[in-house]
Amino acid sequence: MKATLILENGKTFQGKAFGYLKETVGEVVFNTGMTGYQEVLTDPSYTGQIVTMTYPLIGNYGINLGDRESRTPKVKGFIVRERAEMPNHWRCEMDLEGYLKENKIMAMEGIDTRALTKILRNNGSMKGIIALRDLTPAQIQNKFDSFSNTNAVESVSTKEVYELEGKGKHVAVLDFGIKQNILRSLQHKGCRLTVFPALTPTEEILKVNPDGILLSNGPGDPKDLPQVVETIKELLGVKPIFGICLGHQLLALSLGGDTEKLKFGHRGCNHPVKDLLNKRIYITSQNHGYVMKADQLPEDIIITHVNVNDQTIEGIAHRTLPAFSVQFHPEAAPGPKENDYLFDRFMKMMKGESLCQEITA
Ligand SMILES: NC(=O)CC[C@H](N)C(=O)O
Repeated sequence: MKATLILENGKTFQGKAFGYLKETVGEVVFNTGMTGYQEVLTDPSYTGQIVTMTYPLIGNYGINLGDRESRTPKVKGFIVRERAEMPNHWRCEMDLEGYLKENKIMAMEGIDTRALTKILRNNGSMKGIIALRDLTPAQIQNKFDSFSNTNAVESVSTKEVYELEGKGKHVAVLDFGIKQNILRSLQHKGCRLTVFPALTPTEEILKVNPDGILLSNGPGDPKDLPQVVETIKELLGVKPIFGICLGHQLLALSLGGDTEKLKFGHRGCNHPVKDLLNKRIYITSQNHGYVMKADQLPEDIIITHVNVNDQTIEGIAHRTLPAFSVQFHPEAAPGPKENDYLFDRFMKMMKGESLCQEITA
């Protein structure tokens, strides 16, 4: 069946529909990973977004449910140059098309994804519709106008508090749409976890007397969560805090910093970042459209990481309080595992060691 991608700037692409055949609207963004499409599809931070992969052949190792980052795919739509019809991998349980169909995700193949990515790079991320029939200009405008992603975090955060076993430090996790591998990474360090819904008040979190707080990744604009910013302000200095991606942006706002939207974001598992504390470059996994503003840096904040491609802020730490965060994904999934050392930093912080020595060294 024919499908048309209609972009907000009026450009259209004709291709073939696959997956679940139902018109969809979302923010169109591109991901530069050559692999990792299962993790991308199920990362809750993509809620509300239609993702196009820049790598041209997608689906060649199929789907294995063990690699999901949440129970179901969260993307609003998926666009590929070429879909592999005969996947082959020893862990493969089903093909991409079957998986998308089962989970009601509309997808499209056969378009020039390089041309699409160039449009997004030059004009910035924009809304798009994957349509299965002709739409009038008024219908198109109406669909764009009625699309909103402001309640994304609430839709993907856990509804109930739950615990995960561990013999070591007890971490209170604020779930804004957490990727499973953040939980697994903390459990590998021996942590016991209590996972809270995004809007849990401070007293409830402190009631379990955690050794530290993890602020998770999640979808949307950090400024849509002023309540959470207030909660983090109350937790600052009371417990060690580690923020990842949306968690980093929320920590930045709590510390008096500001955030802004990037033109086309950073998405992929091949983004170079420099750690300014140990002077090393790491290849990181990223998925974000917003970033902390460099020109309004609060005095007591130090920049710990920068993006090597565009020099944007990728990590911060408080000079005296036990709180730090990174804009990228140290848990990878998908991507290189070399950033696991940041979980070790958090472990050290929970043992009472200060990052300050590393900062002033
Ligand atoms: N992965 C994330 O946590 C994304 C954070 C935020 N939604 C952004 O796009 O910048």
